[in-house]
Amino acid sequence: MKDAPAEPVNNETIEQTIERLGAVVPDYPKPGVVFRDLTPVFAGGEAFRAVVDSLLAEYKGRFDYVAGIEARGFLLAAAAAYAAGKGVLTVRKPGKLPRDTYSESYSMEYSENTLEVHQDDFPAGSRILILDDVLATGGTLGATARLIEQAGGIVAGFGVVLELRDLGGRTALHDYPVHALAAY
Ligand SMILES: O=P(O)(O)OC[C@H]1O[C@H](OP(=O)(O)OP(=O)(O)O)[C@H](O)[C@@H]1O
Ligand SMILES: Nc1ncnc2[nH]cnc12
Repeated sequence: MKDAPAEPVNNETIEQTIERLGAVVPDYPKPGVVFRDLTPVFAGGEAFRAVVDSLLAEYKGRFDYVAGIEARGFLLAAAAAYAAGKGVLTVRKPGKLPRDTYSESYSMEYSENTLEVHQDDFPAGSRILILDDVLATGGTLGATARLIEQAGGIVAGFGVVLELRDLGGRTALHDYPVHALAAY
């Protein structure tokens, strides 16, 4: 069951709030990339709350843990897990987790990287909601789904603040529910 909608900011839709506060940075971190910087959304107190509440409302009652992807996904996952009274899991860049891990490499819009999870951070069969700020090619979320499944979890779904449609991430993640608060 979905929760009630989040409190609007300035009588806007959540998409309008994200559009108003998000910054557009051409040629960062590489020439040709149009970087969508959501840090002003996170810094706007009411906007951050509305974003987290909106992501949670979509998946209410359908997850046991919230996983955040390093680094920007951590902000969303920690706030959402706290608000929902659930545990938070960290999906980390390589070499940061101290115990036995699963590891997955992937390509994304402007780099290649590896993500890791601990092998035993949650019981097998747990339903995991995965949060991140941006969905672009889907490389990052796809690798995260593979990690959660290797560790015995069930992907409850993905929640992102912003989807960049032209980069095809939703198609790449076709087996999973994807909820984006805004899309360009
Ligand atoms: O859909 P994709 O093409 O995979 O791109 C989306 C990812 O790109 C950014 O991560 P980045 O690796 O730049 O991490 P950061 O949060 O550490 O800056 C963003 O936070 C997403 O995780
Ligand atoms: N264009 C973009 N802006 C912000 N984050 C991203 N992650 C991948 N592509 C991105």
